[in-house]
Amino acid sequence: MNYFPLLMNIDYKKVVIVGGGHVARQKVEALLPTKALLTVISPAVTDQLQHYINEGLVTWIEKTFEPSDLDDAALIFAVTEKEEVNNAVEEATQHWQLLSRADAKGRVDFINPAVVRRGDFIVTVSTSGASPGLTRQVKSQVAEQYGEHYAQYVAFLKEARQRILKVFTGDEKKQRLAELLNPRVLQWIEQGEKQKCDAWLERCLGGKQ
Ligand SMILES: C[C@@]1(CC(=O)O)C2=NC(=C\c3[nH]c(c(CCC(=O)O)c3CC(=O)O)Cc3[nH]c(c(CC(=O)O)c3CCC(=O)O)/C=C3\N/C(=C\2)[C@@H](CCC(=O)O)[C@]3(C)CC(=O)O)/[C@H]1CCC(=O)O
Ligand SMILES: NC(=O)c1ccc[n+]([C@@H]2O[C@H](COP(=O)([O-])OP(=O)(O)OC[C@H]3O[C@@H](n4cnc5c(N)ncnc54)[C@H](O)[C@@H]3O)[C@@H](O)[C@H]2O)c1
Repeated sequence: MNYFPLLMNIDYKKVVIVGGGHVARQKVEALLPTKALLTVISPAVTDQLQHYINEGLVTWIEKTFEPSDLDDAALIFAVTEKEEVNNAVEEATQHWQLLSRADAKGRVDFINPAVVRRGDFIVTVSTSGASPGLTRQVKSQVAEQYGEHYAQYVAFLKEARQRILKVFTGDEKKQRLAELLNPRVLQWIEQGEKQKCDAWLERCLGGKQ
């Protein structure tokens, strides 16, 4: 299957997760950084899911699945261990709703990549379902290569780029944007010397606001 990768804005949209086991927990954790409205439908949940429910981050409806649970959901995760329940979720999914089945059977509207998140910097990894184990392995290599400081690095690049876009046009703009990727900037961030980045940016802007 040739999947189309994209980054989706699902803030304030309803997401229904049917099942409350370990896979449900993985999906919830991937969704928590967003502002999606998360509902778990399951007669039981893991301790970690219970913690998110207690924190008010997830709504738990303590019951077995029925079709009306999917009303108004934009995204649906069928993540029970029972194929017949996942089939029932699939059958109840409307054509306009997007369905992911953890057992990779039947209708597959989307699959979930592994995600390394550093603020606005996101790397996703997938084998298109061929080997989730390899996906996980590559994720940990990526996580090691792009440390936590990438969040601050990309935040600086964002601010600097916005300021350059306000001040310069044409070739000059292109040139300043290219200069932003000077490896010294990343080095300064890595060494905790953000003030050097700020001073460098001011020089780059040449006193313009
Ligand atoms: C990336 C990640 C994100 C997430 O789960 O959200 C994810 N699987 C992860 C880990 C993982 N999953 C499994 C193992 C055990 C090793 C193994 O079986 O190989 C490990 C490794 C581990 O946990 O160490 C078992 C497994 N997974 C699927 C099946 C069903 C099947 O293939 O038949 C079975 C067999 C179940 C059984 O035996 O019954 C199916 C899918 N798993 C996917 C995603 C989608 C395609 C991913 C891709 O493109 O590669 C897809 C198609 C559907 C989906 O769930 O979206 C998450 C990374 C965790 C992280 O981020 O660290
Ligand atoms: N995608 C992945 O990464 C991945 C990884 C491992 C397993 N899997 C697949 O996902 C399935 C689930 O794995 P798991 O480890 O979370 O299983 P699990 O047994 O820990 O959890 C299953 C959950 O489904 C709930 N459930 C059962 N019947 C239900 C019903 N009628 N309505 C609502 N909820 C119901 C259970 O209460 C439980 O909370 C596996 O069977 C396998 O097919 C996928």
